[in-house]
Amino acid sequence: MDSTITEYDTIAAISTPPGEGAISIVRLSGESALETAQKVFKGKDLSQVPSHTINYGHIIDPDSQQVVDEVMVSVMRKPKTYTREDLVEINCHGGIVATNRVLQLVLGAGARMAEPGEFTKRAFLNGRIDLTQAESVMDLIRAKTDRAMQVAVDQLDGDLHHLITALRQEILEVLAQVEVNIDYPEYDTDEMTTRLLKEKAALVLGRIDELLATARSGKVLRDGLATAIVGRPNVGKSSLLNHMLREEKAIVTDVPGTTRDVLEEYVNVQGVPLKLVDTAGIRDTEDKVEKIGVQRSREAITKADLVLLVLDTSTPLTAEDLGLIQATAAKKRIVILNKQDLPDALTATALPDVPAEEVIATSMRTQQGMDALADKIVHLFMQGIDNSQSQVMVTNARQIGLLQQAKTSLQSVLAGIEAGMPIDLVQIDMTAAWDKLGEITGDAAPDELITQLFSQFCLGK
Ligand SMILES: Nc1nc2c(c(=O)[nH]1)N(C=O)[C@@H](CNc1ccc(C(=O)N[C@@H](CCC(=O)O)C(=O)O)cc1)CN2
Ligand SMILES: Nc1nc2c(ncn2[C@@H]2O[C@H](COP(=O)(O)OP(=O)(O)OP(=O)(O)O)[C@@H](O)[C@H]2O)c(=O)[nH]1
Ligand SMILES: [Mg+2]
Repeated sequence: MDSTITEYDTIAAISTPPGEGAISIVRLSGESALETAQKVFKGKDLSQVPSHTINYGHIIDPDSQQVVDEVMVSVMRKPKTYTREDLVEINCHGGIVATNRVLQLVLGAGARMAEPGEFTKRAFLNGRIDLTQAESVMDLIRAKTDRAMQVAVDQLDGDLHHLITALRQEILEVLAQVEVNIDYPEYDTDEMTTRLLKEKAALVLGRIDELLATARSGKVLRDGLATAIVGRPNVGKSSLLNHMLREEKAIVTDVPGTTRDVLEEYVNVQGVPLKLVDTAGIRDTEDKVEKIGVQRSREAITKADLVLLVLDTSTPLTAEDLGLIQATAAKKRIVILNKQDLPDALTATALPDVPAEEVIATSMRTQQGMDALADKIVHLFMQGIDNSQSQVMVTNARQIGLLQQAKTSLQSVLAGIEAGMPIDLVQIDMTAAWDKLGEITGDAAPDELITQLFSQFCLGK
């Protein structure tokens, strides 16, 4: 090809969920998208219709001339399209067989089956979006709560992209200055350049720290907070799960040892998605089944981001309670003093080594304390995040990891200056920070990473 602009082959896929539906869409993108669609379309001449129009007609098997489906075909010419390439969307009747036939015909007419995420990958390769925006497309699809969705939409809008790009620009300006200093030492003193390096490194480091401070909450919004409900038998763990779910999911009885296995459910607590794990009551037991359950409860504590330790205030503390208080001390934890509606056999002050702010009094019978519990959970994980004003957040492990690497490089810059290291050595660390930030946006990302990232997408996205 003699063109200097990269052109990609024409890809096709079903872009709607697999299965029966009212309408399903077969999407084509690439240089010959219109031409390919035309080979199987009977209706208007697609090469003549205005861009961004939808056109009625039929999909015809070119070999047998048989009508396969009655359709609407959207024609969108580049560059104002999702992929920045010519794009055709065939809107079929939502049957599985007909839609697959349409796809097969389009593939027979010269399109290649798209890989997962390849449409969005093209949007990235053609410069419409950066990697953070591409990642947010996936987050948007998987968002479990309104707030998780809002974070994804903001990121799709380019909030994180703009922030990282601005930080890279700051670094680039210093690097340019360093070059001048190295090439023309007569124009610039080491002292001035060093001062500038120090200032900018500190500035960018500060902004990265602010971003990293949002990471934990961001990840929770995205993935859900692993929350283990633990306690000895019969204290009300399953009742708590049911209340939070507003559904009788777990079996509740007055027989200690009712829950034998772990039960996992998603709940939305004021916009924070929790993955709640109800566990078997922990006690010494000879019962084989219960023993395994107890073992799994201990594993749930290890894996949890948050532990809800339930105690029964109608009975005195037992050795098991004390053991659990110790076993969960290092975790993020809320200690729930349940059964407040019954006569009190223990008071919060009697709890050894539990800070008062970790304690909440509840009754599953009267619902006492349930709102306070929800508030505490949200507060613990949304500290510093204002509900009303949206703030740029980092949500995924890849972005967080790269920010941490950029931070380490900037710390080396500052340490190097402090130690009086020559400027060209300090420059190496500053450049590394620039590269790491570039990997976040994809300006400096290796091909394997890009391939791997898009392969996690849905087919047809
Ligand atoms: N039918 C259909 N619906 C869909 C999609 C799609 O691909 N097809 N999308 C797929 O995910 C989402 C919409 N996302 C889109 C994002 C950008 C552009 C686009 O054409 N952008 C151009 C010009 C925009 C304009 O006209 O101003 C650009 O940014 O240059 C289109 C769709 C959701 N709904
Ligand atoms: N009065 C009163 N009873 C409660 C309260 N919470 C739970 N119960 C009762 O305590 C009993 C045990 O509740 P569960 O929720 O099954 O307790 P659990 O901790 O899941 O028990 P295991 O699964 O055996 O470990 C049931 O009879 C509940 O109705 C409460 O706040 N007040
Ligand atoms: Mg239970």
